[in-house]
Formats: sequence, structure tokens, C-alpha cells
Amino acid sequence: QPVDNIDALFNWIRGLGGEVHAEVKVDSNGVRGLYATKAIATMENIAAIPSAAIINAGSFLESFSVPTLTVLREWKDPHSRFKPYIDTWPGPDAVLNSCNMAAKYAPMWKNEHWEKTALEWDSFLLSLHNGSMNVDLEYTVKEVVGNQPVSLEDLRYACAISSTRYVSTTRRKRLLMAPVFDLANHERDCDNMLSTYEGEDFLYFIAAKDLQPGDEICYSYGALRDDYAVAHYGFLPRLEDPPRLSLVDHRDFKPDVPYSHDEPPSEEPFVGTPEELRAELQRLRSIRNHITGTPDALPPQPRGQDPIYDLLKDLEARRLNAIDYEMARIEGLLRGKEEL
Ligand SMILES: C[S@@+](CC[C@H](N)C(=O)[O-])C[C@H]1O[C@@H](n2cnc3c(N)ncnc32)[C@H](O)[C@@H]1O
Repeated sequence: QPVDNIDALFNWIRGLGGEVHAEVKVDSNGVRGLYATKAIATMENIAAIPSAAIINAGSFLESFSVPTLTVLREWKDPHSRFKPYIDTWPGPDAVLNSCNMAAKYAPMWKNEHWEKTALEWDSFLLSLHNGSMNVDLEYTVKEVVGNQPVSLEDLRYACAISSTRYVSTTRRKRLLMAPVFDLANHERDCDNMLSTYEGEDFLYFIAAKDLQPGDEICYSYGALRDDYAVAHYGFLPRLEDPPRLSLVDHRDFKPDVPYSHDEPPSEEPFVGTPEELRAELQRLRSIRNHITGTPDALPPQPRGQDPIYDLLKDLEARRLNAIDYEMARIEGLLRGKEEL
């Protein structure tokens, strides 16, 4: 994640009439992020991002070919008007999610839903790359970038960039790629907010509490659970206390209903009659048995050799830790009920 081109980005934003009261630094874990450069009071702007700097990459109603090809077109064009923005994107080796995670990792999810999702992304991008006319695709590769050579790796990269960096606002339900704002890292309880992006040609990134110079500027990507964060953003969020079950291990998870940020699984601890508690315990035990009973599809790797392998093993450990915590809590509830 380069920091060399950040000054050029901020100068470009200011030249277009925008404001930025932040700088970019890399933390001790190697994660690039946004930090306040002055005291910013509650409801003041962290940044004002001009619409001329924002890539409008499609809508939720279209397939992911639209943001993927929109990013691909701008990334391939040496004269793109978004060049100062594109130059700050992480390179192909520094961005990761389901779009560009190789298919060999799919069984390492040890979960049917995530394995299927990984393979679906793979075949979707393969068919987009094959370029065959498909009536369900809004654009083909050639329609967007013409005869330029495009590799499958290019498409995987463009897909990963767009899906880890877009945002939609409360009123304008577009996939917006907003420079400066998209340098803010996720923190679930972070209340910094985006303006509705209506009536003015600026998207405002607004402080929800007083910020001091040097404070990291976060943004909440949603109620992200560990597995969802790995699949969509390629990272494990901060470990919470008590640990939270992964999305696919939560009682509210329904594999056939697409996940909605507006209706995340309940954060309330499960309670119920002794029969319901025993059924929940049994459900968690069978997930646990499935995880521990599924051998790794890849040979063991020394830590640090393969960051994707490490990430998926860390996710597995997080899932087991959260399941164990929840099972112990439910067993405690059952014991309490028996004592009554
Ligand atoms: C919108 S970008 C945020 C800025 C990003 N760090 C950068 O330098 O381009 C989203 C990506 O940032 C990283 N990220 C976001 N929040 C994070 C966090 N809390 N811990 C570690 N990485 C995080 C992930 O790689 C994610 O895909």
C-alpha cells in the first residue's frame, strides 16, 4: 500500500476545490490508514471530496462486471482523469478478497457457503474474461476497454479493488469510489460519517466526535463479522471481547438469503428454554466438529510464508474460539436452569 503518491492525491483534491485535514501513515502492522492533521470538532469536515474526483462504478442492481470493468478501464488508461487517485491504490500484491483469492484456498474456508462463494467469483471472472457474449452482463471486456490485452489476473485485481473500496451513501445508492475517504480503515463502533451526497457536488466525510491531531480516522464498514471481513476485505477485524461468532456460524445465518448490511445477524446473546439452549448447543457442536474434522486442503506452511494461508488459519482459530466461548456460555445457562 504505497504512501509516495498521497501528496499528489491531496493536491489534486484541493485543486478541484476539495478539503483534506488528514495525512496517511502506515501502522506497526503495516496497515496504511488516515490520521487527523489538526483538531477536528464534532460535525466538522475531515474531508470534502469533489464529485469530479469520485468514480461512479455502477449500482447494486447490476452485476459486478460493471464496477470491475469501470476500474479496469481507468486503471488501464494512462490518461485517465482519475490518475492521481489510481496511483494511490494498493498494487495487485497488496489487495486481497474473494475476487483474487486463488481457487486452491476455497476448501480452507471449511464452510460450504464460503467455499461456494469463492468458486462462484472464480467462475464469474473467468466467464467475463472469456469475453463470450452473455445477456446477463451489462458490458463485455471489449466494450469497455476495446482491444487492449486484458488478463484474468487484471480482472481479478480490478474486481478486488472495486469491491474493497466502494461505498454507497444513504441517498445515492451507487457504488462510489471516493478518494481520501477510502483510505479510512474499519472499526465497527466508529461513528464518523459520510454526507448524503445530494444537492452539493461534494461528498463530505464528517467527524462524529472531536478528533485530535494524530488520531486515526476510522469508518465503520458495517457489523462485519470475521469471516465476512476476510471474504470481502481480506482482513481480520480487531478481536472483540466477548468474541463474536462468524456470520456462517450464527443462528440467524441463512445460506439462501443474501447478506444485507441493513439486517445483520443479532448481536444479542442467545437465550431460550432448556430445549432451545440444548438445540443451539448441538448446532454449534456440529459446526465445531465439521471445522476440526475437515483436513486442511493445503500442506502446512511455516507462518509468514503464505499470508493467505495464515489469514484463513487465523480465521479458523477465531471461529473455534467464538464457538467455544458461546458453548461455554450456553452450558452455564443450562446449569443455572438445572440448579433452580
Ligand atoms: C477502503 S480500504 C482502507 C484503506 C486501506 N488500508 C488502504 O491503505 O488502501 C479497505 C482495505 O483496508 C484494509 N483494512 C481496512 N480496515 C482494516 C483494519 N481494521 N485492519 C486491517 N486492515 C484493514 C483491508 O485491506 C481492506 O480491504
